[in-house]
Amino acid sequence: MNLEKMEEVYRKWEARANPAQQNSQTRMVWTPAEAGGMPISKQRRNDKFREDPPPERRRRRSGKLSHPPSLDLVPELARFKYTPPAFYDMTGGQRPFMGRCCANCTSGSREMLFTSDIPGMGFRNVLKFNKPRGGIIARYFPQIYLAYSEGVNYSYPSAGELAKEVLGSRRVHAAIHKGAISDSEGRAKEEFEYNKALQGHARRAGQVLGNMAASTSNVVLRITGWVLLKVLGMILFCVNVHQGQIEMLKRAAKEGVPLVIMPTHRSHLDYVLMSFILYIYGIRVPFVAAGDNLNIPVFGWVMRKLGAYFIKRKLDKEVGKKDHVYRALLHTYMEEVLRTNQNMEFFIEGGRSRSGKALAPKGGLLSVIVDAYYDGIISDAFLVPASVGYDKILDGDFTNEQMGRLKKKETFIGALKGIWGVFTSKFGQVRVDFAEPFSLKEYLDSAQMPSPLTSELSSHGIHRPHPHPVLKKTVSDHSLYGTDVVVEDQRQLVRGLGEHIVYDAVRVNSIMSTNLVSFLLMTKHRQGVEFSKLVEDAEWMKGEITARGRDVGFSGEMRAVVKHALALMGRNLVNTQSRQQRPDVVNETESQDAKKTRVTEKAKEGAEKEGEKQAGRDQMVVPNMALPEVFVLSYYSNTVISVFLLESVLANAVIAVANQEMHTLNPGQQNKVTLSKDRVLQKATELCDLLQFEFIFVPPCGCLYTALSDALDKLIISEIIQSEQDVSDGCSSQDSRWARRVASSSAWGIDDDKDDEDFGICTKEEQITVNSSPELLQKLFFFQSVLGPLIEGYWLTACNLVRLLDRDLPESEFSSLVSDYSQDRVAKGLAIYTESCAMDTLRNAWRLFQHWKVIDSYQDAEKIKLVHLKEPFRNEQKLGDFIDKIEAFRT
Ligand SMILES: CCCCCCCCCCCCCCCC(=O)SCCNC(=O)CCNC(=O)[C@H](O)C(C)(C)COP(=O)(O)OP(=O)(O)OC[C@H]1O[C@@H](n2cnc3c(N)ncnc32)[C@H](O)[C@@H]1OP(=O)(O)O
Repeated sequence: MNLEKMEEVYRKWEARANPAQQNSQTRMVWTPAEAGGMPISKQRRNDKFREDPPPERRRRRSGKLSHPPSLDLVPELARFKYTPPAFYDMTGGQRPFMGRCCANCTSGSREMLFTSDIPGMGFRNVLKFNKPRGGIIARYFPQIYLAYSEGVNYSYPSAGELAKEVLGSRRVHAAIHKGAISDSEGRAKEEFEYNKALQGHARRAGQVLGNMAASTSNVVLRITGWVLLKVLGMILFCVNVHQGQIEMLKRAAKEGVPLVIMPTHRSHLDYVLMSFILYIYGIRVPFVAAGDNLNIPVFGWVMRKLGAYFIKRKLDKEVGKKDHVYRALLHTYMEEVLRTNQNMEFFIEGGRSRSGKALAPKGGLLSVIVDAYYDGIISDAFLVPASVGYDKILDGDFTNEQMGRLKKKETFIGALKGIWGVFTSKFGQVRVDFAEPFSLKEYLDSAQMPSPLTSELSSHGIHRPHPHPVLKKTVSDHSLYGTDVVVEDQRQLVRGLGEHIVYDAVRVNSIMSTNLVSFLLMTKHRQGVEFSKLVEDAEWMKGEITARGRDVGFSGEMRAVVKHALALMGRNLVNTQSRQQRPDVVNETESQDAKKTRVTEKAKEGAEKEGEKQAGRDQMVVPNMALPEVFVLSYYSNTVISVFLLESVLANAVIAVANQEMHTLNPGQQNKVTLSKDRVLQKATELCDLLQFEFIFVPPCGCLYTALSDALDKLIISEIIQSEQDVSDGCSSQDSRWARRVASSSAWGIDDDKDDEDFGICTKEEQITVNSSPELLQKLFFFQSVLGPLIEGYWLTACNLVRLLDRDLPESEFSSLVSDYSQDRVAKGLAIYTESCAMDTLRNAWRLFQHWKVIDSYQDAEKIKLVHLKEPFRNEQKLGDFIDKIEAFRT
């Protein structure tokens, strides 16, 4: 294809990516805004969804993005008083108790530490140190009491003792020998070279270990505990923990086996809080794996004294060349720490999330824990998924990285600046949640047994790989030692365990006030909402969240909670303005009836109005949807996605399947859209497959089909979808067609050209209908919008693959082209969801396409990594079909 032809093709695709530029009559679809009105064209829908900025903001988008929007500001927000919500239900009785461990894989652990009084134990703010029995010192000098009494009675192995064991181990010797052989191989004086290399590797091993090892000191722990109690109280309103969760942790700690704590990673405060809480409750503080980028002067030394051991964040410098000595050292060091029964902690996601969503687990350190059990180093361990919820994140935001810019390196000055920034701001509340500890032994033992799940899956005709592969117990010399020696079954087992831990950690995460308010602003009220309506919706949302078994990290009067959240988010993210000043801004999802009622109410309120206005009641709260601020809002909001994940998948599937038929629906009328349940479930699976790098939809012991069916039932119970038994001359089992799809390697059938009809199955199809009540349609579109930005991001990346039709591009160039292109669409006002251009989303889409073998990468002669479009997608038609499949979710 010559350049002109390519440009022509590209223009075609660009036009496709920017439907607003097309003048053709576009399809008719429904949108949340229109749920209470008439069908509109997709063209109009895009206009509606576009952020429709006032002229000032539009100017900003095209040029300088870093200034706050110059909307008509009412100084109300500044006057929003910081009213910390009161914890009226301190017993925890009214709240769902989160974090019970899995009944499938760890039923024994589930009953071992839990007693019926646990859920009612209520919360404690760990910053309020209240020890009535500790005497005068505890009451009036809590920091001193804490420093001298609790959590300091443990002995920790010294760095020297551990180093001796590690350097003397068989594994490290073998690795040094192996390294020396590979260095000296083929050299002229082989033996001489071997001895030289041996000495070199041995010296390096000593240095690496010196840089790695922790040397926990009780004195430094005491001092830090004292300082933290003071300092945290200055910047945070409270740090709440559920006493029942802590009680289970304490019980596990008494079992005489290591606790391995694996929190999700959101902020640098995570590890400080984890160790601090354990210290306060008299549990041995853990050895924490820290990336060596944090080993900066002064801080590195202090962290080491507090239990940090430093690891390389990438084990091998060069692709394809394993650093055997380093791997052996790290493995043996961790093993020795575990042998002395120390607690451990590491961040299984491998780094802080840039999007607010959990990252896929890394398997390296976890595989060492699993091996330590199989090798008999430990008789068992208690694994503890955990998470920290922040009203406001302390370490700034990740907008630069989401805009595609490089991450700044950690430096001493940078750390000082960060600390100063923290001291000069307020961060609201923090909630730390620990899931119920579960036994590693029990989890692995259950892996040796056929799971009841296997029969459930096969009854649906689905042949997923066995969730728990059966392993041989052998003494390993490897794990971190390299692919050549890690058995695939073991990899799968560790991967599954990691996914389970991240899944559990996400489920134990409390929804904070800022999460909830941002979520509402990013889904229901993108164009702004009245303060009173926002409060009303926040109350509704709180109910929806707790009804799904998740707790919120606040309580008290909802008006105060919303004000508190808005004040913390600040003017950069949300503005308030009087309604009169923005007559064009209406609550986009409000029904006509609701509007009428509100108008009447307003008239009645009359005299009260002035006072209410002062309180911000009739103010419009408008989220800042411009780049890059929108990334901060979406960061907060993304925490809530996990609560509605499967329902949202199904809403998207329903709308995608209904597609053209949706616009035949007249809200409130008797007509209906009837769909095959089977088709909807299949579409939902396709969407889960599309978003597999974004979420863990079900734990590895779970079944996606069951989970999706359950979620569909929830939509049926809430009457958003109605179930109808329709008989179309049935023969085989109703789910078999869907099941066969899942049984194939990809739900998208990328490597599977066979159509459903090829199986020659006719089914008795259960039918579902979309409820045409305006209110319920609104809910359906609300659920749809939860995943909207991600789908748009994936679709954008797919559209950009057309650039690769004719030539391969360097990875960095392709990545910045996609990012610039997406940001350009936003600047032109063409994006439906501004946040769809987040680098995190674009990168995950790219990873997925690599996983699906649509693209791959290779190194050219100059060692530059190039992206390559694979066959058969190098064909315009095939690529078009592929993009169409993703586009189907954008209806
Ligand atoms: C009282 C007062 C208290 C105050 C108190 C203050 C506390 C003061 C503490 C400070 C504490 C700071 C804490 C900072 C927080 C961070 O810095 S977070 C960042 C650092 N931490 C982590 O990354 C932990 C999780 N990461 C991992 O586990 C990663 O696997 C590693 C080990 C970093 C390696 O990553 P990688 O190089 O990308 O390699 P990866 O693909 O994961 O695999 C490496 C090897 O692992 C093994 N492996 C990987 N997956 C599997 C699997 N599924 N199955 C089996 N083996 C596997 C294989 O051997 C593999 O090698 P190959 O065979 O593939 O060649």
